[in-house]
Amino acid sequence: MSLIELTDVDTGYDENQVLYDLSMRIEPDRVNCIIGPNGSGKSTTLKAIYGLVDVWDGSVTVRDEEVTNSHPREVLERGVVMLPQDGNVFPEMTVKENLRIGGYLIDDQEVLERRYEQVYEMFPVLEERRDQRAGQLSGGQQMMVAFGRALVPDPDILLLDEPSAGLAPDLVADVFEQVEMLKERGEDMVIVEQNVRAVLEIADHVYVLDQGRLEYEGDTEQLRDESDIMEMYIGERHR
Ligand SMILES: Nc1ncnc2c1ncn2[C@@H]1O[C@H](COP(=O)(O)OP(=O)(O)OP(=O)(O)O)[C@@H](O)[C@H]1O
Repeated sequence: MSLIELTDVDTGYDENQVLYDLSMRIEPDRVNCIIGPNGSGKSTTLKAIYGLVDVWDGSVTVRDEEVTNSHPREVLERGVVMLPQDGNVFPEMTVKENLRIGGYLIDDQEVLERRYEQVYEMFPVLEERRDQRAGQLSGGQQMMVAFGRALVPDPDILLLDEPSAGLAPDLVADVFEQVEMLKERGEDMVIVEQNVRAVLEIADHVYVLDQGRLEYEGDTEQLRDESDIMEMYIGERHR
């Protein structure tokens, strides 16, 4: 059973169709990435899974359960967490309050505290700074808050929408280090990224989108033998 499956999905914004008959199976126990040219529909694919854009036709399932056009909360309840592009950290709130938001579906205080502990284990600096406003933290630490918050619900899979977008080069390195840490922890992920070289270092499986269509899918290792795809979408220098 696939963890997430899109079948013949059409979607877009107003009159503008972005995804065409997109079918994609995301299997468990791997790190996936979606790459492709600007505007090819990578972020829209994550939004279609998470209920952030209307699916016009086709279906989305999580472990065979229909979630097409569900509210994000329902998708979250099925173990899928999406981290939006800007991380969505609330600067006026403390680190702990930000983490609390990630646990809004958890009523049991003990479970919640255990989840915070797990986050603090991964990012010890967040424990030291738990009562500080997130806005006072460095950029790298704010990213930890964003990742930490995404981990509080203990997701089965994380959808990361261009985690390195708009960051200074030193922070880009930090973000990939953190994504690598998530992988080492055994987190399943779907990562949309412009920074192809860096994401291919981490991902086990690659989807290539072009103009809203799936052009290629395969394990990262296989991709290196696909000279046409490499040349067209990745560039020789990334070999
Ligand atoms: N909220 C929106 N309203 C209207 N059009 C949108 C919206 N978001 C994206 N689009 C359009 O949909 C198309 C696909 O966008 P999407 O963000 O999915 O592409 P992408 O592959 O993630 O590209 P990029 O790497 O540039 O972010 C683009 O033409 C974009 O302009």
